[in-house]
Amino acid sequence: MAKTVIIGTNHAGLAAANAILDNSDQEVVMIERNENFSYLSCGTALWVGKQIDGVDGLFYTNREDFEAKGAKVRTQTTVESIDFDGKVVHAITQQGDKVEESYDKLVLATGSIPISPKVPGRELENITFMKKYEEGQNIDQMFENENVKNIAVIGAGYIGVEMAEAAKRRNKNVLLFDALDRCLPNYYDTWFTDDMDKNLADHGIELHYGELVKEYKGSDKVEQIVTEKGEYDVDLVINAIGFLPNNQLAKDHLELFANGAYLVDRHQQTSDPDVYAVGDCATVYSNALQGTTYIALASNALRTGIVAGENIAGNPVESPGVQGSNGISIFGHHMVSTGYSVESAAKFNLDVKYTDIEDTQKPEFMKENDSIKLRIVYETGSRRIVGAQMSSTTSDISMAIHMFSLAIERQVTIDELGMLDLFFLPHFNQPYNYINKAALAAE
Ligand SMILES: Cc1cc2nc3c(=O)[nH]c(=O)nc-3n(C[C@H](O)[C@H](O)[C@H](O)COP(=O)(O)OP(=O)(O)OC[C@H]3O[C@@H](n4cnc5c(N)ncnc54)[C@H](O)[C@@H]3O)c2cc1C
Ligand SMILES: NC(=O)c1ccc[n+]([C@@H]2O[C@H](COP(=O)([O-])OP(=O)(O)OC[C@H]3O[C@@H](n4cnc5c(N)ncnc54)[C@H](O)[C@@H]3O)[C@@H](O)[C@H]2O)c1
Repeated sequence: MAKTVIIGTNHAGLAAANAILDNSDQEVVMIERNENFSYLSCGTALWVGKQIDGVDGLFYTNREDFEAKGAKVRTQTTVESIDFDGKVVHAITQQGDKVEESYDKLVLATGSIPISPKVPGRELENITFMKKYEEGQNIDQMFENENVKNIAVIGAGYIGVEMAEAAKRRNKNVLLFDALDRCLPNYYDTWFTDDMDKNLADHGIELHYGELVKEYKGSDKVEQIVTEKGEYDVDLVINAIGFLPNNQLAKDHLELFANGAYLVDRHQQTSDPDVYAVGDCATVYSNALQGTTYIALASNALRTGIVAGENIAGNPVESPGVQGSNGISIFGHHMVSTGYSVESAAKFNLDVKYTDIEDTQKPEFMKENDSIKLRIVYETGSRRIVGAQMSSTTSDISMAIHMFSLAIERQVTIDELGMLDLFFLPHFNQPYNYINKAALAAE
């Protein structure tokens, strides 16, 4: 019987395991360093910001679910090295016992590692990342402590903005830093981030943009952070300046992308045909870019896991690629985006134009009505849609961004979108939907 070993059993590894176990009778061995399975870090800010009742719902499966399907599950076991010629994985248990597993196919699902700012004082206590469940527990306890008053969040990307909101909801003084001059610069244009920055400031979050941390000061615990512009008293620092792929185990054996991610094809196969890579440790194919890139998202982890699992199970499945669709909701202000913003398109050398609309979602006579901002980004020559960004106080916009994701995948042009049949009912829409209106107004 063919045997597959999966290293890392968070979202990507679990999806791969399910796909193999559900579609074949292969032997599957799952190896995971942590004790827990399937921690949805996406819900951390909701948990530590006390918007949900506790952490329990953030785990969606457990080892028993996989053992019931016939998998051998090794938790609290760390893979130390892989013999790619002999096809053997070498691991060590928390008790120090050496473990070996041979394989026919190997799935690398080792995820990502938060980037560590290389500044003096980084070894001080009360400086943390926010990725693992244990880090969430630690932050939750720190928020509970009344002596912990001043929180510095470094990086105003997705994690940073969500953690800043969570800390504010726990009545802390929050200082949010970013190297660039605004929040969420990787996902949205200024037209959107200006509103989010106002929202953050209106809720009492101190914004320190374009301000790099140079040093952490303190005796045992961090007490101050020093930037180019000043010195601030802090009791807790949360570092959130991005992820790097965790390529430790195979970086000397496999072909890598520019940032070190395992380079995979549309079947999630690496440069070694018996080794697949999925989730945050691997590249993705971007339909907007029409090329390979790196986008660390749970949604990508799940889909890439399924693709690898199906292929290993014997069903040749090709990934349709991704758009990097994402969303954020802070103090009731929702923003969603897919593909590239105008700014990020420029970084990837895509020549684009855009069309904007600011409108109410429903006809003016409707009582409950939210205003919506939409920007559609399209390629100058081909006119295919390569991105969209939306913001509103209604979560309905999340459904609209899914349509833009499909439009990018299917290479729909801005002109085709103008005449797209979008229904009208006052409860939902205006007679001319804002999407049609924006597309028809395109240059
Ligand atoms: C706070 C936070 C909020 C987020 N919110 C969202 C969101 O709202 N939406 C979204 O799409 N994405 C979100 N993300 C990103 C998302 O969590 C990641 O993209 C996703 O976790 C990637 O899944 P993965 O399985 O590839 O990797 P990981 O989750 O990194 O899991 C990798 C696993 O491999 C194990 N492992 C690594 N090395 C070894 C080894 N040598 N031996 C054994 N085991 C090993 C690790 O212990 C880990 O369990 C968020 C991330 C964070 C931190
Ligand atoms: N809602 C969601 O979909 C969601 C939520 C959380 C995390 N995630 C994903 O998890 C991954 C990691 O999130 P993240 O927030 O760490 O990364 P990010 O890329 O979203 O943001 C990192 C931020 O740090 C800033 N930065 C970089 N170096 C800096 C420095 N030295 N000093 C100050 N600022 C610096 C960048 O300008 C950027 O704004 C991303 O792929 C993200 O998309 C997604």
